[in-house]
Amino acid sequence: MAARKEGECCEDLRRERAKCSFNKEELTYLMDGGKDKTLHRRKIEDIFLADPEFLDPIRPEYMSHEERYNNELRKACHMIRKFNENEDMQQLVGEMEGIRSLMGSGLGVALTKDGNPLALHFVMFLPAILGQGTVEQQGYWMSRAWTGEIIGTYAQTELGHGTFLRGLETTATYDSNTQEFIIHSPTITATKWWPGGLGKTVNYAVVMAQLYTQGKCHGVHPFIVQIRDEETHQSMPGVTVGEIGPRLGMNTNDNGFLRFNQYRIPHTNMLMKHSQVLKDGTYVKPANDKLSYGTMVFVRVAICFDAYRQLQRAVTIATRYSAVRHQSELVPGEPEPQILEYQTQQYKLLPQIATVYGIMFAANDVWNTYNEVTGNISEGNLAYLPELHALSCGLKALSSTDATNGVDVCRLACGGHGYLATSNLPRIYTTTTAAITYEGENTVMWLQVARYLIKSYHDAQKGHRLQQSVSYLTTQSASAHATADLSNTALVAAYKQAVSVMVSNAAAHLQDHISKGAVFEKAWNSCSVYLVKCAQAHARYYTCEKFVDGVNRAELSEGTRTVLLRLCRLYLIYHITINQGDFLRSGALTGGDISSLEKEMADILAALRPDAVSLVDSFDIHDRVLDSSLGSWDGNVYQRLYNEALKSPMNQTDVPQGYYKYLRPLMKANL
Ligand SMILES: CCCCCCCCCCCCCCCCCCCCCC(=O)SCCNC(=O)CCNC(=O)[C@H](O)C(C)(C)COP(=O)(O)OP(=O)(O)OC[C@H]1O[C@@H](n2cnc3c(N)ncnc32)[C@H](O)[C@@H]1OP(=O)(O)O
Ligand SMILES: Cc1cc2nc3c(=O)[nH]c(=O)nc-3n(C[C@H](O)[C@H](O)[C@H](O)COP(=O)(O)OP(=O)(O)OC[C@H]3O[C@@H](n4cnc5c(N)ncnc54)[C@H](O)[C@@H]3O)c2cc1C
Repeated sequence: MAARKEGECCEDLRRERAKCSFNKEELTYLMDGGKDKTLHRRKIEDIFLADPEFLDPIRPEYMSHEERYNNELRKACHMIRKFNENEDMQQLVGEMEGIRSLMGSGLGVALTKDGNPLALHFVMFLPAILGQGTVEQQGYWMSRAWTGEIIGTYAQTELGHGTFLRGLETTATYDSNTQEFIIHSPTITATKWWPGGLGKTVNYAVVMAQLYTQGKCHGVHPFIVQIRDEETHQSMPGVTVGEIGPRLGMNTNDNGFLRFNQYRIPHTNMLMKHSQVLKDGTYVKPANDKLSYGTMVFVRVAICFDAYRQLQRAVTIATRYSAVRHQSELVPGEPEPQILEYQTQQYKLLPQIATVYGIMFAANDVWNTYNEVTGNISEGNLAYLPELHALSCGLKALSSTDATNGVDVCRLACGGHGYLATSNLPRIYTTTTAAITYEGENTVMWLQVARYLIKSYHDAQKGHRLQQSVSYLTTQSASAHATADLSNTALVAAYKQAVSVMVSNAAAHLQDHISKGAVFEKAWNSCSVYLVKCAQAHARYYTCEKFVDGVNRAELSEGTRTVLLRLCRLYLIYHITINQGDFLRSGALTGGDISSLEKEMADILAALRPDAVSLVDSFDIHDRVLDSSLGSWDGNVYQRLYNEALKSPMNQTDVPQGYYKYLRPLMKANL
């Protein structure tokens, strides 16, 4: 692939690449999950990127809201057709997981830039049918949805409630006479609001509604609801649907609103894998009433993968640019250095590269846990569901926050040019930050993790055995760190000790409030800032542990392992130094330890500096996927910036219309 070939680049990047101390391909294979997968990915990228149908006539930023939507919809539909029509492609991509990674954050973002109108169909509608439908329902709906005969979304959030699902107001009332559910939006705040693709694209939705049968409410349940006519695409009688208007980013996702007026759907349209309404209206309870939240758990895990891939793109752009950009003087009289020579610039970028790996190893682990736990659930074992919920909430919150902050650091690291749309950093940012809000706002996610930590802590106090990810809460050790051991194992132990002490402090604070007469929920709210910190420290510990395990287990040559170990070490130390209060207060580390680690971090930055460009090269991101004037393989930054500016529609004429209409009358007013 042209964009990946050695040699075709500017002198700065050529010299950077010549310094590489490790085997880049090995890291690429590690990230893809094996050499075969890398080769498959590249082949698919070649096929898709060679197709002119995926080119934009002009930059989407110059299009109107509706033109942008139509442009992305055209490409999204072509993507699906190409996939369905091409048997080789299907073999290459594999089944469901394949199309998701194909259309997801890598190649998918290159093809549909500011939100894919069909994304929710693949990310949530199909998974909801699979996770919530009976075998018969899966058979019927999947066969129609998989080919794109019907297109759906996941309609849960309402104008009045996103976080608090028990507060949703849309009702689904069973009428045993006609064997139908009546879907209704009783108030303005019951209006479904936000679902991706809902505005103009989809004709079906999984609607989450309060189930009423035999006069009783049984809480939120999923229903397949037809929104638009399959022939005319007009909204169904009793359904009001539209688009919610421009957003910070992801503007071609056509997020929508939806209202129902006593709209009837057949009995068979309730997704009944976990709970059922019998034809006579009898309600059959699920094994656990949170099983209807299962689709969200799946997407929270998927978001972790998306988060690190977005960060990969941003840090590739910023690192290559930092090797090409020369500014100021390091030593008076000497030529202006590459900005990557500044230690502060290395401190901005190298931790982001490390973060990509930290999230990746942790996300792989949570994905394995997800598959194991959902396998257990289908065999009736729900014991590990709470742990999976806590892990997926914690890692979703950590990965989306780290990636968002990291992308912004990368933008800032590019100075003024990072603010340009053609750097692609603004779009990467607006896409990444959305994940802080969707699929469970992060503060709310942290509080779910904290709830699990406090519960586990109390279980430990009672002598119960804890699940693996929190087993460290059984070993209370507030004693000062005695040895000078600062190995990776010792640092992970220090993380555990810091969280352990924080959780026990939080439990004591809670108890204190309760002893003074507060009810538990009020006490919880009074401690919630600290509880969020506990949850964040726990998710960080978990990520550090998975990073260390991941590097130890990876099959790598010595040079490659050395560079990955440096990144791992940087990650461990970086987060200790920025949260040093937690380590000092818990006695997990001493001031002397932290001073040693700070010195070591400076050495690691210097040691990683020569490999910086090669490290981002090993992410193996095609130029079209990067879509950046600053980050291309060849480093031809200035010419690209200039060429892109020339493409502005405003530069197609010398004197703009606005001059004659507004400026000239002002400027000539006194003549
Ligand atoms: C062309 C093809 C293209 C294809 C592209 C393909 C790409 C593919 C690539 C992939 C890229 C991806 C991204 C890109 C796409 C963007 C998509 C954007 C999607 C955005 C979608 C959304 O945005 S969709 C709405 C999400 N909206 C929430 O996310 C609400 C949060 N709000 C709650 O989730 C609940 O409201 C909340 C707080 C838990 C409290 O729920 P609650 O009040 O009922 O419960 P309580 O707090 O009382 O808790 C009572 C007990 O339940 C326990 N528990 C609670 N939940 C549990 C659970 N799930 N499992 C087990 N246990 C659970 C808890 O731990 C307690 O346990 P205990 O009692 O033992 O302590
Ligand atoms: C780009 C995008 C795409 C989306 N796609 C979909 C979709 O496809 N389908 C869908 O159904 N929804 C979708 N959503 C909606 C999304 O899931 C919700 O916006 C999200 O769950 C947050 O809910 P909310 O907007 O009601 O925020 P709120 O809950 O009102 O949050 C506002 C503030 O209150 C705080 N807060 C709320 N509750 C608590 C609490 N218990 N404790 C402490 N603080 C609290 C939050 O931390 C936050 O700071 C999307 C949203 C976005 C931005």
